[in-house]
Amino acid sequence: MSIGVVWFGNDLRTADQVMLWHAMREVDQLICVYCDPLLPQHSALNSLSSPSPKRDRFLRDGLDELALNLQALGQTLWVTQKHAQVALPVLFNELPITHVYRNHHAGWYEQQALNQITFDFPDIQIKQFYGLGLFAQSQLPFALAELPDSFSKFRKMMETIEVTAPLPDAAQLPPMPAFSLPDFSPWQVRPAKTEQARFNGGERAALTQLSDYFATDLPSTYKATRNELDGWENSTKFSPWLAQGSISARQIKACLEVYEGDHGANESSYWIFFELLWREYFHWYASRYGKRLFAANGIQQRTTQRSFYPERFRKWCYGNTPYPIVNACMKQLNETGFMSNRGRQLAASCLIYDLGVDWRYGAAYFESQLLDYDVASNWGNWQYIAGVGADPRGGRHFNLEKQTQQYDPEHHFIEKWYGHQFDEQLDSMDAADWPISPKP
Ligand SMILES: Cc1cc2nc3c(=O)[nH]c(=O)nc-3n(C[C@H](O)[C@H](O)[C@H](O)COP(=O)(O)OP(=O)(O)OC[C@H]3O[C@@H](n4cnc5c(N)ncnc54)[C@H](O)[C@@H]3O)c2cc1C
Repeated sequence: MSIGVVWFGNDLRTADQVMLWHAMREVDQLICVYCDPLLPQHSALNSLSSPSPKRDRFLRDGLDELALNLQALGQTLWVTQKHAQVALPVLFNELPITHVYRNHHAGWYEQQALNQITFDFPDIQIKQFYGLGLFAQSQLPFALAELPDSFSKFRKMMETIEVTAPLPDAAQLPPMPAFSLPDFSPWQVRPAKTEQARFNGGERAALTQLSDYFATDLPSTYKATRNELDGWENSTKFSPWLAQGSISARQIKACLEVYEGDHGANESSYWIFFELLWREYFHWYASRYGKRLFAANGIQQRTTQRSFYPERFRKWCYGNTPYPIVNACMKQLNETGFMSNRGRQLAASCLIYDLGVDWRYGAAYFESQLLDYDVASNWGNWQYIAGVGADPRGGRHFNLEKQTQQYDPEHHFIEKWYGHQFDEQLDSMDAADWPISPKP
């Protein structure tokens, strides 16, 4: 008798799900689990990078859908609020588990958790797959330790490698063994929502966005519009679903190929693949550099300023700086959980270079607020702008006036988000902590 455990993470889907595909063939019984120690605290912003209520809702949508989709395949989603390293050993000691299925996660902590389990349970077959990105590690034409030091080099090496097509759907999953453990409970699906949000988590909404986007001509003009600060149609908006894994990068690539077959490929449609390669790059970068992703000096180990001005940081978070375009972007983020790529670049550059704050505080705030928070893409992009990451130019300081001229010349975006409303004076204390009198 073989018993498998499918261990879900940022891959909350049943379609194109390599773990289920293998488990279906290899084990007699199966348990599907999701471990999230943050679940009970999600709605309280109890530390800087704790998920916001919006991201918490998006995650719960994803878990609801996954539970329902697993149910349709004869399975149950079990959830524990303990860390995987704590909860899974209890399960493995209770039942004679023979196989564990897990997708490779680029994040340091996720990798540590898998390493610990692999070390502690040498008799269990731990099967790791590459279901989060476009490529498996075996497809990389270099050893991970030799990851190219710039995206351009990486792209040139990877763009001609064939992306594996998505897997067919699993038809039926093996049954679940009987067990009862206090730390595990079946995920309780919430009643269907009536409110209509632009971003609803889960596989159904992800697939709707995928088919809606490729049903238009938008991919053919994507490159010209993707830098806009606003507008649903100006970029794909796939990122939140990609981040929770309710859609796979391979599913997007497959739809893109069908689109190009029907409409013809052009530079714009190619650029969607180009951007997915950026995501891919940062994922391998995070895998390669581990906890250096979070280090102040980055992967470059280049000394950077580490100053922290609490008042400036707070003002940046709430969109109350002397830079209207950044204020608008931050208010958009706080209100919607989303910000355009251009907006993220400007907000990050402003915090680091105009406000003089250590980049890691900004990365942590984005982590808490972005619906599409992805450890590799977020911390990798912040390092890039701070000049301690994969940027051969050594950092990006944007001229906010010029950027406003270029991307919001009529101030429509700024006005929409009240970016002009800010305190006259940035600091209320000087460097020696003396109060600064307000300007007359
Ligand atoms: C400071 C900063 C922080 C960021 N944090 C995140 C994050 O936590 N999660 C995240 O998914 N993206 C992050 N990005 C990258 C990018 O801003 C978003 O992926 C993009 O804006 C999402 O919108 P979209 O899906 O419409 O993107 P599109 O323009 O439609 O791009 C298609 C897909 O390509 C990928 N992509 C595009 N640009 C990038 C990029 N620069 N880096 C990595 N992948 C990219 C995304 O998966 C995206 O969904 C960050 C960028 C910056 C500058």
